[in-house]
Amino acid sequence: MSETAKTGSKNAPQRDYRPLDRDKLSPMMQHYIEVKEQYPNALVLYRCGDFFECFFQDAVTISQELELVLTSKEGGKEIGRVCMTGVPHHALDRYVATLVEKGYAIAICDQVEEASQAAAERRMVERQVTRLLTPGTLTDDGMLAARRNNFLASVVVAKEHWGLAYADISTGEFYTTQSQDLEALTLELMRLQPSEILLPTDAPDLGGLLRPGEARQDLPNYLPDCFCYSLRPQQYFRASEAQNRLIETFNVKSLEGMGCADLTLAIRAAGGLLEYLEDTQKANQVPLQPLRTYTLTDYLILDPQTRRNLEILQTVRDGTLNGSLLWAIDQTVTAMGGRALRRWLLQPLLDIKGIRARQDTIQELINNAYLRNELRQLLRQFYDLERLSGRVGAGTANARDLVYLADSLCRLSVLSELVQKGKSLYLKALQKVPPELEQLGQHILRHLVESPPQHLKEGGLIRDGIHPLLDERRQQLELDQQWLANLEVTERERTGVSNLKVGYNKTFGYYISLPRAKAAQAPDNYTRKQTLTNEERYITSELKERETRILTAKDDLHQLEYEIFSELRAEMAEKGQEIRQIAKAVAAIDVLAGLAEIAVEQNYCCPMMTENREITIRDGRHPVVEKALGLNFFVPNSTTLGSGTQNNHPDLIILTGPNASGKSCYLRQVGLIQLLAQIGSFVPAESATLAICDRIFTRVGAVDDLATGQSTFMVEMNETANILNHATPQSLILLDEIGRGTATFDGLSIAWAVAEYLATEIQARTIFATHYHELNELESLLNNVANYQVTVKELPDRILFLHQVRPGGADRSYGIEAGRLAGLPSVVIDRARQVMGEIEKHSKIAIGQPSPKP
Ligand SMILES: Nc1ncnc2c1ncn2[C@@H]1O[C@H](COP(=O)(O)OP(=O)(O)OP(=O)(O)O)[C@@H](O)[C@H]1O
Repeated sequence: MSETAKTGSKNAPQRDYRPLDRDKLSPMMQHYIEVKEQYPNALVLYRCGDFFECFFQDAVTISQELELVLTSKEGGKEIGRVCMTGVPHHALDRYVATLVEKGYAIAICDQVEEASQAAAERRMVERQVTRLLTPGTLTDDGMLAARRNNFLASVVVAKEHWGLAYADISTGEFYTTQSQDLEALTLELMRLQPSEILLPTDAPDLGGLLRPGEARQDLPNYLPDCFCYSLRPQQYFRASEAQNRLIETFNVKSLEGMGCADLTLAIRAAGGLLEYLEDTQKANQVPLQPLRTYTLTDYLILDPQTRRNLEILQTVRDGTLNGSLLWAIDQTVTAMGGRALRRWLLQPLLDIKGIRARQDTIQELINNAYLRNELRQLLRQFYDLERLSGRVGAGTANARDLVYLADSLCRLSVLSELVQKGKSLYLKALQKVPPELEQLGQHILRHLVESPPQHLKEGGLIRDGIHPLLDERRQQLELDQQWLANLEVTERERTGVSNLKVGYNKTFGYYISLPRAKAAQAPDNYTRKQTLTNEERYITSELKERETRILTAKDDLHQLEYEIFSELRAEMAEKGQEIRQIAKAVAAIDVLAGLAEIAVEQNYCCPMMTENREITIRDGRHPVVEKALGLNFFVPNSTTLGSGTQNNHPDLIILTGPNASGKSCYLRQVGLIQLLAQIGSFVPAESATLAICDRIFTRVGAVDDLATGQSTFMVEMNETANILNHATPQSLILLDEIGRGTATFDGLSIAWAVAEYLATEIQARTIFATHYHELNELESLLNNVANYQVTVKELPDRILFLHQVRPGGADRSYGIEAGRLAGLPSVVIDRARQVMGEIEKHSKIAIGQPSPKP
């Protein structure tokens, strides 16, 4: 790269729209264009010396996206300079990671031979595309977040039916499902947050990548445009082709065993995904685990706004982990455990047996503090088995990866020994680890040095005493090097020149140097090679012979070491399936030991799970607020919901209380306790009996959805409609204000009708927080409604928040009081009180039961 390219030139072209005569381009530019034609939808980064460069429009795009200097390079004698930008080769991963995160595909066109070789033969150095990186197909550690999955998804839709497959190629997980409601597809995609979604299409720009936010007309509205889509030809998603590809890949006779034999759309999606991997991964095989079929009804459904409102993975305020549920309960000590906890939180269970199995393990780990502590201590020493074995299988693991993986495999027997007396399911799963995994680990550690270099072809990987041929060659090399090292001493003695030196330079290798004044003392077998001002340099035939031997021996040695390493890697790759299976069990025990730890630390209880509708929480707490406030500062509150026969055990709670008294906090606390219980965790409460919920719905203070141009009120109404249309008696609904974004009477009327509908028609378990005290009247009209309030104490100069939820409705609002405390002028406050008195005098609302339908 020229100096200007690195530092930038003031005259660099900003845009270049000249039609180019291809034949007039320099040979390198012609090759670049050829590569670009093969990957029209990727940005091509082309290796030139120590830089990866790109030209023409790609250069403009990259310079803008990475804020790099756009400069120029000679495109050919008659062409002149063309746009160029570049990044240093050692920093490639960092730049590529940023581009991929922005939704670009990148083709890396690297040099595949030594530049010196090409130079010697006076030809252009050979280059090839060695990697095609897209957002969903990353495996390099530096480009992935350790504690979250990187999913590639594939979607096939036929009318209302759809098939979805997704894989994390860094860990090998591969799943598929089929269902029929397109809204459910949107929800599933929102849960997975895939980095890239493959979409079969007839659109003309096949192979194109739609970057997040690129609103496209041909993207149906059930596919959220916050994701990155790869447009793929329909043919790869044909049923027969997809089925064959799956059968071949997993070497099975039928798809029966994978549970998807009859799910054509699921198969088509999965087959299309496999084809994409073949296309993008080139020589690197992606070792996926056998495809697993799941059904959406296996899990509690959380829609995106509920995930957001309950702040499960990130806070609403600033989108950070800090302050989320995950932040409050994550005590995992491995990256695998971290990813698993995240998945569990997004896929709470419906199956009581599954939940109890997790609870039993947590209970056992709570009872046995020694086991818990030892286990967590040991788990800390485990590397990321899933991702390491993924790289081993793909053939991209280096020697260090192999050492880490082997090191972890060797710890498996200690782990299994430790959990030998365990009685619960998840501990039992680790009692029998395949002995051959540990043997393999030891075999690898016996061969590889303790901390091998990153480069694989520069030697230094394999220990001595392992491979006779390697040892023999090393010894020979050492002898030659020793001879060389002694040469200075022997030649000084032989010539009598005490300042004779042996040196090395790139042009003619090893030489013997004498001061010019002593040149006459050079023996006969010295051949003069170079004359400098003060010295003469010589070679001897023996020196040259040894030198050639040393150099070839080094090359041979490096090659042999690489071959031994590749064999070890292949041996490890063969055990990929077993490693990943054990990795899963390790990840699960890490999550459960972490949940046991938090249960002890924060004094959680084991909820009793039932199949009826009862939700009884005694002295429940909000897991995040309690952690932020510190133990004992949080005021616990109880909840009873779900038996519609008496008022003290209602289906619907109307919750009133002044601003900032703790209504939202209480609402979320109930949602989070239910969610934690359904991932199998203990919960922050004195005791709890919780019936399984099929869905948790939340509606919490709306924000204007400026992106879609919807007003606060419309967002609120859409969300409410969604709840009323999908909730069942098995659902838990948490409503924080409805109808505030419109005129008071409109709002009140809608809130009333919604509450009534939920209590009478759906009979879902609901907590409805509101400032409309009029809703308290519902309690006397419907026997499954109860009023609760968050209490405050009025002091002369302020309101004291007690944060206690007690039966009964708040008899008055404290809005005007809040205004006074906020410093509204006293004239305004006095007038407000007057107005309120008048309104209360004139509007006695008596709504009563709904009138019968005409
Ligand atoms: N049970 C509790 N124990 C201790 N502190 C609490 C409790 N509940 C709420 N708080 C504190 O009170 C603050 C206000 O609570 P919250 O936001 O739930 O009030 P709110 O009644 O929903 O207010 P608004 O009606 O204005 O939305 C919380 O940030 C929290 O710090």
